[in-house]
Amino acid sequence: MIVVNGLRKRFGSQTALDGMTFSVEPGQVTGFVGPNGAGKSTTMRVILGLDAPDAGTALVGGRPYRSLSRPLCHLGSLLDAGALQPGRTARNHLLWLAHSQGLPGRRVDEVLERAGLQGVARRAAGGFSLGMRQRLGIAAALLGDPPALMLDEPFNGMDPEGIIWMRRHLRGLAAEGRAVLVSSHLMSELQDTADHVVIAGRGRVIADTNIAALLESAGAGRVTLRTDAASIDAAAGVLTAAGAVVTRADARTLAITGLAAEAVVSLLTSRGVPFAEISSHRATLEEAYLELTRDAVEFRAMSPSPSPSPSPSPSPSSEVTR
Ligand SMILES: Nc1ncnc2c1ncn2[C@@H]1O[C@H](COP(=O)(O)OP(=O)(O)OP(=O)(O)O)[C@@H](O)[C@H]1O
Repeated sequence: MIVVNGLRKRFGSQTALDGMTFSVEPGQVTGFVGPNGAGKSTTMRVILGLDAPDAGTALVGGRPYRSLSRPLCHLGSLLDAGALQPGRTARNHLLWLAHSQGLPGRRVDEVLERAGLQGVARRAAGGFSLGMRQRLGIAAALLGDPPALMLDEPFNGMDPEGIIWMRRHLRGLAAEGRAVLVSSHLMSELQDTADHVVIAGRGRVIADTNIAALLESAGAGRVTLRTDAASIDAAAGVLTAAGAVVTRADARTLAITGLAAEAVVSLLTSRGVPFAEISSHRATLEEAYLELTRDAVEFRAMSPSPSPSPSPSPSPSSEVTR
């Protein structure tokens, strides 16, 4: 288990970490998400003892990483897939790492197989694509068969097949009972992968939540209703009076938040307002992320190119009743 508590870190006038606090539980993939500059890499560097925090603690299995005698047996990490000797073969790279930690050479073949790299084990790693380097980094992280893993942007440079492999692999590692922390600046990469997500912004945690709960809260009550042009005002009036936020998408369609589909059906039926079609919207992880961070103005200002909020928030040009 990895526990990060109250981490603070400044680089000159730049605040990188501002009270970062979370834990990574065994048997789960925990996504660590946030825009560029949110403090993800700095947190991981502090966990590995590569950066010293100004305040706070980072513990691996209850101890600082630097105090562990065989750290690869406690925490496997992939921070920079490019950090290898280009002339060395994949196998030799891993053998060198294994020997430096007193690990048996047979582990090298085991992790090469696990990472799907047996076929290229005797090729110089310098010629590897970024996706293959990521796999080699995963193999290295697994050398000590550690109970915890920490991977910084492992999907970077992977083709679609590689991404599917990585997702399965991460899930498999968690299913073996390991605590797996995976950073990404794209929430969508973690769909179908993470069980839990820690969302960071400006050096601190904005949300620390179970993925299922996040999707449920973001998707709850987001309903689309199709009716006829003559009934749309009546429908909007009934739903608004019941506390919903209603936006007119076009002459026959209402977007509704704040009421579940069942409640919409029952209200309109009881008031005799006709409708043709009703559908509930299931949020994607990316939408849930945007929904959750919608009010974090400071944080959103940092987003490189925020896509429009998928939720039907009122705007001056749309007909809104509340
Ligand atoms: N060595 C350093 N010197 C100066 N500033 C730094 C250093 N390392 C990080 N920072 C700053 O600290 C903040 C957090 O950076 P960090 O790399 O941890 O964020 P991140 O969430 O990992 O972002 P990215 O997704 O871009 O890697 C940024 O403003 C960054 O510029």
